[in-house]
Amino acid sequence: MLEAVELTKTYGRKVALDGLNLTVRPGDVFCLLGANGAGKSTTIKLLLGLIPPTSGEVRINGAAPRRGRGGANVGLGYIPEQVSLYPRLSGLENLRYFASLAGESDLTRARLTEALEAAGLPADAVDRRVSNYSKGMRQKVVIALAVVRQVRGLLLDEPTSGLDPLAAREFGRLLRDLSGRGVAILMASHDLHHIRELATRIGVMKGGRLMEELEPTAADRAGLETRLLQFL
Ligand SMILES: Nc1ncnc2c1ncn2[C@@H]1O[C@H](COP(=O)(O)OP(=O)(O)OP(=O)(O)O)[C@@H](O)[C@H]1O
Repeated sequence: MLEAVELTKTYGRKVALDGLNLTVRPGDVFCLLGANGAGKSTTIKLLLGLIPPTSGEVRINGAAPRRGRGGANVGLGYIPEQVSLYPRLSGLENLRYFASLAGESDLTRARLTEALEAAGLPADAVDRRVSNYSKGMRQKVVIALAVVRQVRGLLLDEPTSGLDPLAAREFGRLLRDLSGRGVAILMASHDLHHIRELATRIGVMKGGRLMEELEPTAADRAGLETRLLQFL
């Protein structure tokens, strides 16, 4: 479970995030939406521990987060808008490298290949250099990393921007799969269609504040895009 408690971040006089209270439970796909500058990326970076809060706190499973070797909070995965991998290494070699950085010790080919295939990477791409991968394929390597690390929480920033509709749908399927296994997912997105399909909860942000929280029922979903547009 991921929690933000009165989480606030200021840069000089600019309030990027203003007293955010938020809980993402195991199995939730919590989608954050809001105009540019609303505070979505700031929320994600604070939860990950990539930037320190000005006040308030982050809790993971009810306790203060533990920091990993790279400084980020332990047990969480991150998928940024642009996934950076080593272009000359294959998908499998990238996965092995990042998994070892994360402290994983079982890095056998069998285990890594299984994770890449679970993430939907075609078997014939596993040993190809990632410089030839599409954005969707690069994301699958990072999803495979989350699978190998058995993360309890996954944070995503605009993951479907630049994905074609089929790749976006497949990406949605992978996220649903992870949430079905009890991963707590928080995703910032402008993609209303994707949000409608995936979100178990929706937060609407404006000016650093969480203005609205919705828990859409199946019946709500048809009119959801129109409703969300009203908030924006
Ligand atoms: N390092 C920084 N220094 C100064 N201001 C910042 C910094 N990072 C973010 N901000 C400001 O904080 C506010 C929230 O930014 P944030 O990136 O969280 O918005 P966002 O909702 O993710 O927007 P987008 O949809 O464009 O990604 C913005 O006004 C932004 O300019």
